[in-house]
Amino acid sequence: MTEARALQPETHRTGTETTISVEQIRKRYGGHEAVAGVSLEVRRGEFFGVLGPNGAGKTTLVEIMEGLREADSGTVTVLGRSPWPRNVALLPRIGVQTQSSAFFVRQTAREHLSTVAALFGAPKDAAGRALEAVGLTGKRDVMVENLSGGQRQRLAIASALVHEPELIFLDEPTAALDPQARRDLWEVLRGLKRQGRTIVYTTHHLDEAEALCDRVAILVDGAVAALDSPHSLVAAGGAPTRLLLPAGRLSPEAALEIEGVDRAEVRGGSLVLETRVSGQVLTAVDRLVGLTGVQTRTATLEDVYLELTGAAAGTTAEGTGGTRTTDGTDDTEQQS
Ligand SMILES: Nc1ncnc2c1ncn2[C@@H]1O[C@H](COP(=O)(O)OP(=O)(O)OP(=O)(O)O)[C@@H](O)[C@H]1O
Repeated sequence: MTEARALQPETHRTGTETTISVEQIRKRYGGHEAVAGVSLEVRRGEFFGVLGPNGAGKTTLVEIMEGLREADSGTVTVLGRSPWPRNVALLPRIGVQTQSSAFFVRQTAREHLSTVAALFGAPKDAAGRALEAVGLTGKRDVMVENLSGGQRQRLAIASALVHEPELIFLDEPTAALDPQARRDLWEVLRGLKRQGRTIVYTTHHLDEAEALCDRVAILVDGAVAALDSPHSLVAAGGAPTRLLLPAGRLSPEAALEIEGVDRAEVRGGSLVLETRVSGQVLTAVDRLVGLTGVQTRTATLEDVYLELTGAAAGTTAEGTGGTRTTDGTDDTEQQS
């Protein structure tokens, strides 16, 4: 992968300088308030995630930042300027990938990117660099309409990067990608951050947001329900640690007798214990039945998210969390 041109050295780290400022933004569609008084700041060089359930107002909010929609009230400043009405001075400085990115028809991937690059006055080699950045070099001569959904999504991202903007908006950039392509794209996105670019992105992949974002805003019903680093949100969330024992080793009733076990139930072949004092409970489990095959799952951003969005009630969360077996092996995916 070629390294795209980095921005000025002082922009390499996340700074305190504000790239986007949103103050008391509201947007109503008919009787429905899609964005209900959102205020936030995105700092220069920051990787900022906008999370929330379907219909929470993420796209509306991000499109207001991009200058694609007008807010009913409130103020937005992007790179020191108002993005609305459409601000041409901002266009070369921002890159936008939307969920319905348009392509030039009857062009190859490379021709499409060259056209976009030309529109922005980008250098001649920009299209090739952007193709390589998203792993599409091998598809450069394929007509856009013959690319797979995931390849088209990567082309849309390349289109947002081709003029090397300092601020990049990505709306669910990994939604249609297979797991390997998703991981490959994480590296592309991390590379953009290393170059000093500011990234605002929406996703429904909580593991991804936790792995990539410096800070996330969780929107619920058009309002910010939480805003902080994933680490701080998880630490403050107080979600329990889950211990998974092979089913049959210990009954739920016996498990509930252990001091510190808040909940015990059999799910999917395991006895799942919830606790806020995992060390103490592990010691007790070890004494009772041993620790062979016991796994611990620590709280994740997904736990925090589910709690905030109200979906946690009555759901099983054994699919979430980093998993660590007690014999020291770790099957948690490396997230940073
Ligand atoms: N142009 C529009 N006209 C009317 N209602 C709209 C329009 N755009 C969005 N909405 C409504 O506003 C609300 C917020 O939509 P928005 O697309 O911003 O949510 P989102 O969080 O991005 O959702 P998703 O995760 O499904 O993409 C939804 O109820 C949606 O139906």
